[in-house]
Amino acid sequence: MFDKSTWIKLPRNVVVGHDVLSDLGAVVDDLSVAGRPLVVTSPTPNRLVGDRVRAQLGSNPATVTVEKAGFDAVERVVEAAKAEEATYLVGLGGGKPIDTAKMAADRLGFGFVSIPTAASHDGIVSGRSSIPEGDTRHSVAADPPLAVVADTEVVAAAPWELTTAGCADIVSNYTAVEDWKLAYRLQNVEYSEYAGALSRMTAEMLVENADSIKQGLEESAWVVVKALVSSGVAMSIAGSSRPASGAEHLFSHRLDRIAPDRALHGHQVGVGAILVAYLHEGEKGMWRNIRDALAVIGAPTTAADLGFDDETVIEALTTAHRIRDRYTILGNGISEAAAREAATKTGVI
Ligand SMILES: NC(=O)C1=CN([C@@H]2O[C@H](COP(=O)(O)OP(=O)(O)OC[C@H]3O[C@@H](n4cnc5c(N)ncnc54)[C@H](OP(=O)(O)O)[C@@H]3O)[C@@H](O)[C@H]2O)C=CC1
Ligand SMILES: O=C(CO)COP(=O)(O)O
Ligand SMILES: [Zn+2]
Repeated sequence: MFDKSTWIKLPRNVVVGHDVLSDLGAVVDDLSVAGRPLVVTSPTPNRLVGDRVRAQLGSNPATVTVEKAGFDAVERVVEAAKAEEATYLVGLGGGKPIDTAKMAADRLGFGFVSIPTAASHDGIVSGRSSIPEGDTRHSVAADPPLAVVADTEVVAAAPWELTTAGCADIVSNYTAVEDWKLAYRLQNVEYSEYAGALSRMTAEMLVENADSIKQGLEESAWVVVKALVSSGVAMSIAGSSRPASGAEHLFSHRLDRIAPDRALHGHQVGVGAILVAYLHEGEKGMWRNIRDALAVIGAPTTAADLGFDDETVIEALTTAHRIRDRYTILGNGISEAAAREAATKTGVI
């Protein structure tokens, strides 16, 4: 029997650029996925580019529209795929339809093609699927897309906050890697130098070039999508979300439990990264660079920016370690006083 946990699974074709939606038919032909697609999308992406996508796929493919993320939607896609005798899935939109398609494809044993219309987080390319269920929000392993087709004209026209969320998800790789190295040193957790270095470099490049990432610039959408691809590859090399998810993600998952959908995933992990960088390195550390980069891009840097009150941030930071079995700087939990000091010193509260 194979031990698939040691396999590095990557997308085969990653096509990013202006008007690449027009290449979708050729990209799919190149994959040799014979048969019928089923398009999984959500209302806005479907309205914006659904017809263009279906026209490229031929044979008038059926479409499932997902309004709310959850396993009900995954089940609906699985049933529709069987009824339509589909042989592969196409996820079109933001994280909600793409992760629904990714999870449904995993259940069906199908391949899927990811067509992001927003650069909101690295799930649009990764081998991780995050479907909200009860209190659980963190990702689980699922095969990555066979291909990613990201049209930068479409992504650049999406609401700017989705792009700033994607930037913040990348910036948070900095603290994720610090946490991963800490877990390696203290808990003998398996660490990949390649995945760690790739993830950290991706975060550093974004922090260093933050002032060139601007609303309305297609070039900026291109930079962010490439960084999300790089982060997804780091997770594929690691075989886990460790390179891109540390304590700042635990903090965000905790906020999601307290108030689902109040703020975007990337924005929450960005603020989490400011706090966690402070916890790692103290006052003189990287937290200022992280905060400044987020501020330049226009991503939230405070509890108020996220729409949370100060006490909720303290509660999330002091209870985040309970989210999952993943060792981070939060260890077995930090005290309320330590959380308050980090949040106050960094200006998060
Ligand atoms: N795999 C992973 O690692 C991760 C996965 N996730 C998952 O991703 C989801 C969140 O991702 P997110 O992208 O924010 O969610 P959505 O797919 O819900 O997209 C966010 C919003 O943007 C809209 N939208 C998408 N593209 C465009 C566009 N081009 N122009 C205008 N509006 C657009 C959507 O419209 P509409 O309302 O019509 O859909 C939606 O209102 C969650 O379901 C979460 O579970 C989150 C983090 C990590
Ligand atoms: O969002 C992710 C990486 O950016 C995935 O992380 P989780 O495994 O914590 O959900
Ligand atoms: Zn993330």
